[in-house]
Amino acid sequence: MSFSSIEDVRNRIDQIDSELVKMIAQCSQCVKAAAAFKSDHSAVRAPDRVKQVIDKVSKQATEAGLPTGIIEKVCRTMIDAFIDYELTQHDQLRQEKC
Ligand SMILES: C=C(O[C@@H]1C=C(C(=O)O)C=C[C@H]1O)C(=O)O
Repeated sequence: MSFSSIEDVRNRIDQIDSELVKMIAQCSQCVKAAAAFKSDHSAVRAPDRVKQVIDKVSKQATEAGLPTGIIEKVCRTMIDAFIDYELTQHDQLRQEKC
């Protein structure tokens, strides 16, 4: 990638951010759907699945030339936020069933 100014760089970052927002919104819809298939909070947290995801994206990051520390931080932050969201969704679904 080559840029001729900081504005150029920031414009590209803004475009990528906006793509990320759309993808994260799609992911949140999947997380919401996942809540319906889980029996309790421990199933929502799914630590084994979290480990699988982190391992997989770390491998992909290495292949893409991205330091694994960066992807691990980003992914863990995103998953933590999704778990909070999924717990809320899960509680809501349980309440609706009562
Ligand atoms: C969406 C799920 O639930 C949670 C969210 C995950 C994610 O954002 O990747 C992974 C595991 C769970 O903590 C799932 O179990 O797949």
